[in-house]
Amino acid sequence: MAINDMEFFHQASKRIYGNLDAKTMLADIRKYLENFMPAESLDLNTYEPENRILRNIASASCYSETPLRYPARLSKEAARFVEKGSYGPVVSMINRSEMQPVAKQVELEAKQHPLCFLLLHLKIAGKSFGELVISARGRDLFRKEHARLLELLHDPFSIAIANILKHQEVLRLQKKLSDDYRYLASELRQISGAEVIGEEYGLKPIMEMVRQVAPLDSHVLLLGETGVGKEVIANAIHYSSLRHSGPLIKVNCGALPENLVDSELFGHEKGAYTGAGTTRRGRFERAHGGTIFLDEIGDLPLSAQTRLLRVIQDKTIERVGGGDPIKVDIRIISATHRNLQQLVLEKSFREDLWFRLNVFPITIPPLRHRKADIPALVKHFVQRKCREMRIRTHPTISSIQMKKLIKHDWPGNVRELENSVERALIRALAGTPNEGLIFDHISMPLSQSQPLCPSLEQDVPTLDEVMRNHIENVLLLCNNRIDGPNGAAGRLGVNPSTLRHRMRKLSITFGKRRKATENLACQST
Ligand SMILES: Nc1ncnc2c1ncn2[C@@H]1O[C@H](COP(=O)(O)OP(=O)(O)OP(=O)(O)O)[C@@H](O)[C@H]1O
Repeated sequence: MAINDMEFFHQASKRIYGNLDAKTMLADIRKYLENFMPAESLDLNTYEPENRILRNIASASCYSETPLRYPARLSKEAARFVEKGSYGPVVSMINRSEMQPVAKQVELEAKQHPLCFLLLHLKIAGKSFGELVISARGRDLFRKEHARLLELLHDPFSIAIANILKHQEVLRLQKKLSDDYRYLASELRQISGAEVIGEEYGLKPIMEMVRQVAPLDSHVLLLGETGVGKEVIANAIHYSSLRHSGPLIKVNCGALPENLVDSELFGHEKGAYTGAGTTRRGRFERAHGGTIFLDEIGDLPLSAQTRLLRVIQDKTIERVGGGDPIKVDIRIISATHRNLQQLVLEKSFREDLWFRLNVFPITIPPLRHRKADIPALVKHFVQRKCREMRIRTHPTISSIQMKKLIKHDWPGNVRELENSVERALIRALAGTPNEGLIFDHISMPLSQSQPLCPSLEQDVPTLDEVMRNHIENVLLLCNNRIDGPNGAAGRLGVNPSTLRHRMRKLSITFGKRRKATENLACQST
């Protein structure tokens, strides 16, 4: 075909740049090149010098498949040839494969005799990264004119193929990331407790509501005392909803420092404030396509409540320091152990936000009202803790011990039960083998922990002893938390620093030291 160089370059470039998929691009350009040279097959290869591997990235052929078979590894002689750059500067013509060690090895592997090759060495900024191989069956098929035409296409081929390789790498990383995401999400699901114990008994009506609301996009408000399992129910709603393969982002509104609430929830742009060195997505943006679980919603500051209301109304967020609204598709599940209506009356919670969140309220009953669940929960926690603590033989629980658990009032609900099982297991580890779990240490309900009117015959505890005991019981109830809305200081109606000061005076340990002392105490009793 007679054609001028300009037209040839233009038509070929259109085909080379026209596709991000290497195979389709090679097929397209091969058909065009066939008009000018014997381009029976096109192969795109990269070379890895560290292990002498010539790797085929894509091929296109006029036969059902390319006749070339690439060696897993180049022979030392062939590798030396490639590394020394003996292929020539831009295009190499090999009409007699026996003259060139790489071609000889490829031809041998292909079991095709004879073959001719035209090689285009791909380079960007002087750095070579691979080659395009045009091959045909026969001898002495390629001429100088073919090499000249192919040389014209060096830059389009190098640029397009470098982009294709980068694109393939991005796709590979994307696949790996979504693979990792799926794996981590399922791990997280197991850790955060996908299993809801009590579905058949105490939580039956709750699970019925979960089944009703899960497939819809309605916002859900979970109510109930601390430790009843609000997060477990939030998990159940998300994982049985249509959004189950999307993210489930959890936020403890009570634990967010007030000056960072907006940035944590809505993200920030680079330079939005001192210390905002990079752009960061907030939790709402991360929850796009999934669910956001706003725990302790009653503790959200009023300014953040206003922004949250806007997210619900407009379904968009604005990063701190950024002007453009970003669309988000999220379902909100919020939870609180506090009386939100009371907070509305006290003006510390926005009434309009309460209406928005309270679309489908679910109140989870405390454990003392669903004692039938206790045996199954205990069994579940024994299995979970044994797995975590790598205890092979699961200890037994006598019916006396189980009755004791059922009789207990469980002010700290399921979390308190879980902690009691853990303590009993730690004690069992230190005790006589096969003794079974003993629950002597479950905290008494606060009302029973100290007799209010001691009789004359009784030893009267000192004021310090009563105080010490009371503080310890409240700490137990609050999971050793001092600060915050669920903390012991709040429950006792004192300032956290006052409580710490008092604890120091009464020699009550706190923080990590307290946990360690408790474990030791459990083991030695
Ligand atoms: N029905 C249940 N089945 C299995 N585990 C449960 C159940 N309910 C609660 N738990 C476990 O008890 C612990 C406390 O539950 P969770 O954190 O869901 O309570 P919560 O009501 O969200 O507490 P808080 O009010 O402090 O946020 C968790 O370890 C959870 O896995």
